[in-house]
Amino acid sequence: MLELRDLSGGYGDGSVLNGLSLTVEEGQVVALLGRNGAGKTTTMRAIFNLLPQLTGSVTLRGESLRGLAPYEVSQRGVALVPQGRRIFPSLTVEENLLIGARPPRSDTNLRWTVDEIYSLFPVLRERGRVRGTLLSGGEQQMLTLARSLMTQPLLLLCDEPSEGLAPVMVDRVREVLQRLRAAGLSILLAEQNLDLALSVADVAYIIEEGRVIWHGTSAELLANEDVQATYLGIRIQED
Ligand SMILES: Nc1ncnc2c1ncn2[C@@H]1O[C@H](COP(=O)(O)OP(=O)(O)OP(=O)(O)O)[C@@H](O)[C@H]1O
Repeated sequence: MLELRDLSGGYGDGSVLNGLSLTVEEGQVVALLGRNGAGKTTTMRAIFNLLPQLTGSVTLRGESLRGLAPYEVSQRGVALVPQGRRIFPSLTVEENLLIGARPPRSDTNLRWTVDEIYSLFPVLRERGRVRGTLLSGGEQQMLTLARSLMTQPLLLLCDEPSEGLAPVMVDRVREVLQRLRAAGLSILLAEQNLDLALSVADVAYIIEEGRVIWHGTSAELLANEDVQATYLGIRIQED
């Protein structure tokens, strides 16, 4: 589905990506892990051709995305759930959902309507007529995710959806991602929250200084405390 091959580049002064390669198979959830500044957001920006300097290849279902404008990458079926929640604050929840909506695609069976979104995110149904400014951080995160789905993506790039959320909202994000996985959506999930990432992802890539330093299945990473401690500097807390 998505293949990144040997991506190198950055913003001008020094390179952020240094030969990064990874694959997201059809219907797979892939976790992109790494410490602050490792290059997770930059990888997502590279897929949208938003880096001033970039070499390497990016293909979606075998077709190159390199050189396309960001809106063209989106038309090909890639949606970004950006870090930090970007909604239109003066619009209502429902207006936010409708403003970026696209008609269903012929190359996937997945179809997202406002009704389906509301059953996936009941809190948004309750808050449908409320303006964005009045939503909690967790509600805004749900709306950001929901808006991306309304573009009918083949592939969702999700950039740290748990950042800054209370544990109860992190659990809601987890449930939503698990349901999207069950529906068959392909997802590249950048996360600092290892517990969340591994409870959703099939496979994981750890990056450091813009290159992959470990990859394997979520089960392998869960079992490998040395890799967790060495490359991520964290351990999953035991209950
Ligand atoms: N717009 C920019 N201009 C210049 N350098 C940038 C820019 N955005 C990010 N960087 C640098 O690129 C490197 C990678 O940043 P990136 O945001 O991709 O990391 P990350 O893994 O997503 O980390 P975080 O979890 O902090 O978001 C960092 O050193 C950062 O300072």
